Amino acid sequence: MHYEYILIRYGEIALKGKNRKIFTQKLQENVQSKVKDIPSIKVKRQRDRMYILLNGQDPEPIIERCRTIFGIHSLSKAIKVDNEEEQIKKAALFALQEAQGVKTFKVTTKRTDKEFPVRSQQFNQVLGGYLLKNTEGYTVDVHQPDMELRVEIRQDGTYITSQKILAAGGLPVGSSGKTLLLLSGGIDSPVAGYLTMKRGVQVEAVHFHSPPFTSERAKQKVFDLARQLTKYGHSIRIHVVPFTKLQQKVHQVIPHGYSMTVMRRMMMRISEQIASKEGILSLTTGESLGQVASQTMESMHAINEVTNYPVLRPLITMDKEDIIDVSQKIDTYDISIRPYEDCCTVFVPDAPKTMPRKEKVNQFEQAEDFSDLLAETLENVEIVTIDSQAKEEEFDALL
Ligand SMILES: Nc1ncnc2c1ncn2[C@@H]1O[C@H](COP(=O)(O)OP(=O)(O)OP(=O)(O)O)[C@@H](O)[C@H]1O
Repeated sequence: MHYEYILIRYGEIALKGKNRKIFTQKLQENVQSKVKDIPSIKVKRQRDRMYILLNGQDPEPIIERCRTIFGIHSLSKAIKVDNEEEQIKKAALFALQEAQGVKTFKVTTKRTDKEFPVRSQQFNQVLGGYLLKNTEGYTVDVHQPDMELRVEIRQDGTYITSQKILAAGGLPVGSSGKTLLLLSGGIDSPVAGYLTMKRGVQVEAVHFHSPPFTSERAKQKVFDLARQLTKYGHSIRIHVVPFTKLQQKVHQVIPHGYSMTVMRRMMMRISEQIASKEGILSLTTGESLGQVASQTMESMHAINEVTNYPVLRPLITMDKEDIIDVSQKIDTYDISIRPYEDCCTVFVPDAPKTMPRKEKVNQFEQAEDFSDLLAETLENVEIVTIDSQAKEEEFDALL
């Protein structure tokens, strides 16, 4: 006997009422794309759950991959048999003995096929008794069992499932539209991307770099961060913006206390243009209140002035330690702390204004003409696609 299915349970999607179909369709696409290199397996969607038909494939590595798909609450290996007592007993015995580290168990039967002659509660006892009689070293624990053996007797057959393996939760990526993530090489913006994806938003990224002040390795770091994020969704397109000329001009003509604010406003203007061209309806940053100079209320007010797009700031109220915890959990932390310079750190003034006045920023900007440089910068944006299936060497080849 062997497991033929992986059962996928929906998380929050189950609550989404009339829109449920949109969410489950998206989830099915995302699961299919995650396993597309294993053509023999099939992904089947039902109203309240999804199955992966294994067709002889080992379930463990597939479960491991699917755990990072948003919209999945939990996964279990499953065996399907006819609604027939002997077959169910044999399958349950296999499931119990196959599970690792299990000493105590509990049987939970759910009978939706009312033609099956034994009631759920009664069947728990029948099956529990059978398992105890045919094994050694196991006991039943109805309160805190090592394993809850679920038996679902449905019209289309009986499913016996192994332990529940918790997955990423959230909503399927792509079910809540798209955002343009301002992705630096720091700790915060990848976490912002991850949290936005968790709410079902598909992410494209924009990265500003300033060669030769920032190196190819700094750019590689951003590609590596994006690749890490693809684990939770689709491939990610990165719009790489050559920012050197604009930054140099800002540095030359804007009083230093204000150059950081103006630089951020330039980033917003460029990001908005890219989003508009790509049909993306929002921007996302890794800002959180009170961390550094550009992240005060006054600063955000001044920076936000140049865009009408919603700017999502998923980290806005988070403490730095909590942000670091998430970045460690999603394996972006070690990449983020690689010591390569970012365009903002290269040109950062000694004492940026923590409370920039909007009127002053406008006055300084209006005294100069940035339009040609902005247009030139936009013309030279390069798009790099970080594919979720790509191998390490393929990334190196991108550089
Ligand atoms: N070079 C860059 N390219 C793209 N976005 C950037 C860049 N630098 C900064 N940003 C965006 O501006 C936000 C604020 O940047 P800042 O350097 O003030 O903060 P941070 O807390 O160090 O953020 P991070 O850790 O994400 O770099 C970043 O989270 C990111 O969204």
